[in-house]
Amino acid sequence: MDQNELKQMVGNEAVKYIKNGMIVGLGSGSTIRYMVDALGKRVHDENMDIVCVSTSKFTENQARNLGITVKAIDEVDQIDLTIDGADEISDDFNGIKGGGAAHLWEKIVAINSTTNMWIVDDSKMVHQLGKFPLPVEVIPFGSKHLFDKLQAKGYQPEFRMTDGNYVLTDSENYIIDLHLDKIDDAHALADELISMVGVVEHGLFLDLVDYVIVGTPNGIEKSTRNGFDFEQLG
Ligand SMILES: O=C(CO)[C@H](O)[C@H](O)COP(=O)(O)O
Repeated sequence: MDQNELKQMVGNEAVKYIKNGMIVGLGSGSTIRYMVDALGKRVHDENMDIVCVSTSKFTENQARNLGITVKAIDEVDQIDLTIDGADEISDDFNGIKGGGAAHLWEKIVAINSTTNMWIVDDSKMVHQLGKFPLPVEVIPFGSKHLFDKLQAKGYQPEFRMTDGNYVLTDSENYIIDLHLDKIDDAHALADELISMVGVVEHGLFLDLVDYVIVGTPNGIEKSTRNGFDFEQLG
């Protein structure tokens, strides 16, 4: 099975946990594209009554085109279950997100969700975070100075560019990727980054995810943090 087949497999599995009446947070990225496709099919075939909140304009457009009801996050009182992808997940259920430049909205949706589920192929599972460059969303104003400060700390920053232009997030900010190789103390780094003026949000998602579904060539593996139980969801 190739990586896309693994992504599709976990996308199909995750939608089984969505029930009628739920308010569902939709993540972003290629794995989530498969999940939203599968959800659109369920909504159509089963005439499901659900409301979704999206973590990016891309996912919102995809969902609406499939006939899924999408509301703005501030139009709902709470989010029952958010399903998102990840770039790395460590043994202690912490993660790096933002490979698709959506981590600011993803984190806002995640912290307002009763339950968070991540779905990934097995290449994302790591013992220690940091091989994947850590995305930091920054305000464009003064971002060169912020970049210099990150460089002085030895974090090997790189502005995310495409075709010679700065990548803009859905909030019209820039992304600086930090090439750290390994992160020894993720909580300390998260505190340090968020305290820097001009940083809007970083891609460290710590103590946030409850349920993880991993696609492997041998099938699906499920794990939970802090004794959560998939049975409670299904
Ligand atoms: O955090 C994200 C977007 O900001 C994605 O969830 C993450 O990059 C994983 O993407 P993919 O499913 O394409 O591998």
